[in-house]
Amino acid sequence: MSKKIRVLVNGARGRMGKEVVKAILNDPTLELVGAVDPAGTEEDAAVVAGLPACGVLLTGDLSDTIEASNPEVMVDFTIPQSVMGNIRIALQHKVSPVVGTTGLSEQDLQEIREWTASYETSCLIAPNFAIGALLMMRFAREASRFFPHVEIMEYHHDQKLDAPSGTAIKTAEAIQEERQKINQGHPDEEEIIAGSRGGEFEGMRIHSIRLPGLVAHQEVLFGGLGQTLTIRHDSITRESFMPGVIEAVQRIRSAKGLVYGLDKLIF
Ligand SMILES: NC(=O)c1ccc[n+]([C@@H]2O[C@H](COP(=O)([O-])OP(=O)(O)OC[C@H]3O[C@@H](n4cnc5c(N)ncnc54)[C@H](O)[C@@H]3O)[C@@H](O)[C@H]2O)c1
Ligand SMILES: O=C(O)C1=N[C@H](C(=O)O)CCC1
Repeated sequence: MSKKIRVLVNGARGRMGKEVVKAILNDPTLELVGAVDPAGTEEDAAVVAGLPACGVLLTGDLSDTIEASNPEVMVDFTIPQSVMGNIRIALQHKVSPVVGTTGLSEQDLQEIREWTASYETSCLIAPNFAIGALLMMRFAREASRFFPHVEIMEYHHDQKLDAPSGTAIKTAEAIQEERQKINQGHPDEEEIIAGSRGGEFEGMRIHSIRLPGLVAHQEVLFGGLGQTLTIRHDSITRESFMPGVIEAVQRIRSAKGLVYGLDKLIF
């Protein structure tokens, strides 16, 4: 059997981090070598994730942990405020980041692109790792050629820090590449309550719903003459993201520069 890929999980105490720790420990091609989360250290990462101990203790400092554990890939599910610093530290150490953390701007992506070139190390930024969500984005892009009137509704749990979701932004970008640009709704429409028509992206509207009980869901609604078309994806549990995360960890070292979107690695 070929050598296992050495992986560090950043944000290992979080909802996604714990799922990633489990997925790595259950995959015969990967080895968990580090687990970082400043929210609490010293405990075994597998125990925190609900499995028997694996011998990797949670630590609080990313740089020190990379130097001590020598990973090839860092999986990052942390917070928008820390993710740029984490990516830079990983790239400086020639560790490839596989990043699920959302809230990055176009300017951030440009900066990461430059870092990947300077440090000659690849990096994946993937706003959604669920294969069904990638297909939803692809189908939405295709539909927008025929239905240019479109609105995006994204639904997430109420602990989410960023709005709109990274997936909604990526969907809007994909649609914008394909559809003819139009301004939607009545030209004289007025918002009686500010924000009622949602966020605006290239003439499209994005609506963000936050409720307990939700995980991650999105509908792309198209309207045409006498008809509507709805494309919907639901992540019902966070396990839905794991096959995509594992594929990404296995493939990122063979990629070049910044890869934005898991579809670019696997389709
Ligand atoms: N791309 C996807 O498919 C996908 C799927 C789910 C969530 N997300 C994104 O992943 C991120 C995490 O989501 P979550 O639900 O797990 O959040 P969470 O709040 O449960 O977990 C975040 C964890 O990061 C830790 N953290 C904070 N600062 C850190 C730092 N500087 N270094 C290391 N760890 C740090 C926190 O202590 C916490 O344990 C969010 O941005 C979310 O939007 C993306
Ligand atoms: O739980 C979250 O937060 C998620 N965020 C992603 C986004 O912003 O698109 C998608 C998956 C879940």
